[in-house]
Amino acid sequence: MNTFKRLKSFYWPHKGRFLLSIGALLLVTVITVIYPLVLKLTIDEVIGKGKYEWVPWIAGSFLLLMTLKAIAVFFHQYNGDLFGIRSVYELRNALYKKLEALPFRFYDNAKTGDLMSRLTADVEAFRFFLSFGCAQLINFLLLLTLGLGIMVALNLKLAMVTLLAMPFLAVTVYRFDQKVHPAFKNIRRSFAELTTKVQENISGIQTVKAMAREDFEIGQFNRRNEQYKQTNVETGYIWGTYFPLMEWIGNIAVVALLGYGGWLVLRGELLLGELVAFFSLIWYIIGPLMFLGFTINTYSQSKAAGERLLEILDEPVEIRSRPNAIVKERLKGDVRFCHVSHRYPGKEEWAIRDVDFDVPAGKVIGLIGATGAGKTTITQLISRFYEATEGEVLIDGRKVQEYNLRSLRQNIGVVFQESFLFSSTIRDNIAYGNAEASMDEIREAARRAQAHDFIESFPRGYETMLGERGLGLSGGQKQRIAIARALVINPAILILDDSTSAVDMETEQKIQAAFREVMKGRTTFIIAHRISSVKEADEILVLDRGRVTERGTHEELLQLKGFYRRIYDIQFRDRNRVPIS
Ligand SMILES: Nc1ncnc2c1ncn2[C@@H]1O[C@H](COP(=O)(O)OP(=O)(O)OP(=O)(O)O)[C@@H](O)[C@H]1O
Repeated sequence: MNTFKRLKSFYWPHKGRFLLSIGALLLVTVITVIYPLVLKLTIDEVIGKGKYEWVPWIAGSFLLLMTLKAIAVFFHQYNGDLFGIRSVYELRNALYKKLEALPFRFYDNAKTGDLMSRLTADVEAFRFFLSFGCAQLINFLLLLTLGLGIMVALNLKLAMVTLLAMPFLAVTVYRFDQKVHPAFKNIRRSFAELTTKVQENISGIQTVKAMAREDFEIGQFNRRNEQYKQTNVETGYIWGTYFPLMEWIGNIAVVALLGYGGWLVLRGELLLGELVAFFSLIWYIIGPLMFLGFTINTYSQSKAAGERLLEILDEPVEIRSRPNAIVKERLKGDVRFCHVSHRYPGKEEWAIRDVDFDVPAGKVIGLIGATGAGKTTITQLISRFYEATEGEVLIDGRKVQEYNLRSLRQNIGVVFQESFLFSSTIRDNIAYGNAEASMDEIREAARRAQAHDFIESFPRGYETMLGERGLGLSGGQKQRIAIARALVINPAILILDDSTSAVDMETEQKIQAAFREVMKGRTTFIIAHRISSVKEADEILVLDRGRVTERGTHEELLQLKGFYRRIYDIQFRDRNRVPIS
């Protein structure tokens, strides 16, 4: 129950709808059990005693009751639906808000398919119980109490004989539930495996095709599809076996009712109408009892779903703005690292160790080093994507934690190693960080990123729709759009993480030239593997396994004759060998 208690804030504000729905359900149930009594009245009084003048009254009242029932059913269903829909509307919003707030650390271990299924299937399972399952349970209890009450009131002995079969039915329902519950679980699991496979395959379709593994993937999908089919067949068998069995047991109760009841009627101890009323009432108990397992299942499913949703809602957001955090429209861009070390959560080794540097505003700093040396980590600490484990990162003399997170990040333009483009127009993608950017500003940013010309060459220009992940563009084109996107926010600090790695050398040179202009007045961090990308930086830091091993200008580093020099020689030699177009 704890799960429901903890999610109360989402559904309790809509309790009015729930109470209306249950109130209407109570009316529906009362009218339902009155129906056999009307039959009894008609048979015993009208037919039995010849009171035919009652017929119009009974018919009229019956019609009125049924009209009332139809209206009550509408209120019950509509309000029940509204209760569930409105509750999960808030829940879905809260979950999405939480997902947006969660730090990189959370996404390092999260699986897209799993998060998607929580936001869709789990939310739906929760809604289904709120809208339907809960009312069904109450309905069962109401029908059982009222139905039994009337049966006992009509004839205690017959009620007891009729109910003799009920324990057998209850045991069968229990066994059915024991079997069908894991079967449903299997269906959900194999369906999740099936969809994860599809999702992964679509994301990695280029690799699949490049490696000519289509047949292998089709085989894997077939296996999962087969598994899904099999679990469905097994579940179908369980339903197919148990439902006739439950109905058969129910019919035994009916046979006992008719046998013993008929005998009582013959002996004059029971009126014929009472027997007919019993006959109707018994199905009001057997029907919901047969579905009790299913209804209870909706409860356990929604409870499990609620737990999975709470896992997201309870996830700590360790990186957030402090109260009274500084909101700065425009930062100067002084960046200082004071003996900063960082270790990623769950990792033993340090990603960076004792990194100490000072970049005055407007300067350009190059970060170079082998893969995994810690270059990206340094820039991620500036944007506060992660919190430094030791030491302090300062911007304009204040710790990054003192700034409002939004205003901090709006001052930093980042071009990631792999740029993600949304399935929207090129214009929207460039303006993503600054929704108020004018078309002129967008064009200007694209021009500076050397993207304007190729964008204009598309028939629809800036209005060209991009496919998911920017499909339809070359790697270099994607990166240049990402650079334009970083520029359009006019950042005080610009971080270019290997952002020219996907472009040819000529374009790189063009971008570099453009960069010289866009870097003016901004502190720029350039992460690169090519010396040519960093050689004009005011200071270059050479990283090796998390530590800064060399630092200085290009000329100074060449003099050191260390790692930088070696890289330079290799790249310089290559340049001489490979003609540049
Ligand atoms: N999100 C993460 N979770 C755990 N460990 C990480 C994470 N990101 C990086 N690391 C580890 O931290 C170390 C430094 O990684 P970082 O990405 O900063 O290197 P890099 O110099 O930018 O490499 P590259 O040139 O390949 O991009 C590596 O050992 C890497 O495995």
